[in-house]
Amino acid sequence: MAEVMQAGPLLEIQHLSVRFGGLTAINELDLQIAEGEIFALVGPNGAGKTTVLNCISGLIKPAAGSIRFAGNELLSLQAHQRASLGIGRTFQQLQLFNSMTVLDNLLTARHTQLHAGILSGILPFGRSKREDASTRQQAMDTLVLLGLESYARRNTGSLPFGVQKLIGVARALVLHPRLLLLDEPAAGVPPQEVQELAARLRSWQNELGTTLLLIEHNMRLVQAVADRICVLDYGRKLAEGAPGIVLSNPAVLEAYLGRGATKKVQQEGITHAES
Ligand SMILES: Nc1ncnc2c1ncn2[C@@H]1O[C@H](COP(=O)(O)OP(=O)(O)OP(=O)(O)O)[C@@H](O)[C@H]1O
Repeated sequence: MAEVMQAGPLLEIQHLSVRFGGLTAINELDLQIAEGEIFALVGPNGAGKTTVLNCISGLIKPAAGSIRFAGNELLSLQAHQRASLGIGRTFQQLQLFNSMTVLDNLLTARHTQLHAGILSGILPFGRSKREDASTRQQAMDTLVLLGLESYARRNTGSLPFGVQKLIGVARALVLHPRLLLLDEPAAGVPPQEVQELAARLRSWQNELGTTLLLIEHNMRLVQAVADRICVLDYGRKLAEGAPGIVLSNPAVLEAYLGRGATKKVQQEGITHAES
């Protein structure tokens, strides 16, 4: 008992409620995510998944509740303070600089984190120069980790969408977040590339131990990567547990992923029996 309390969850959401005018988008939500876990939030459109991510990263202020990260209450912190605690995120819209190289996209993300001020950035010696070399190395290491090193000098906008998705992940990962919020990593990725994306996510997560909270509609990816999932509907938690169990429950599929979901999931071959 003492051990459990000592370890504690990395992220703990308690009684979270969000209202937009008369709409209750999140209703008394409780969630706990352990360090090193891959946790997926799933549910139909409008269920409140992005709103939860926005509350964690600081884009939305909830009406009530608490979000604790590594013992810190996040709701009293600004978005940039949460980022410096080690919370990173990707967005559905990629937010990459298309006319820059892949490497430069990672460097721009990393530069914002450096301590060097304006003057040391101008002067070509000292700390700034050392930081440049190590930043470049870290960016290359991140590209290698995601199998993207051959794209380093390529123009980002010219690359396939699936690759750009991974570059978005790399751009967040280069900041070494302790918790990474992934907003629909498989959206727009061709079906034949989803398994590869899942394998890559799993492999770098194994290597770095980064805790992942992902929103995803693609159940094939969820089945392949998530340790646990939470099904949201109308801002409430409807089911939580291992994906194979939760997603093979016909009642959950029909009620929370839409009418006909059981059939669709069976057609796509992602039933519990096959997982
Ligand atoms: N800024 C906002 N102003 C008003 N309503 C909002 C706002 N953001 C979200 N909502 C509403 O809150 C509810 C939850 O939206 P949210 O985007 O979190 O759902 P979601 O599960 O991420 O959906 P999707 O899978 O379509 O991205 C929806 O009814 C949505 O219309």
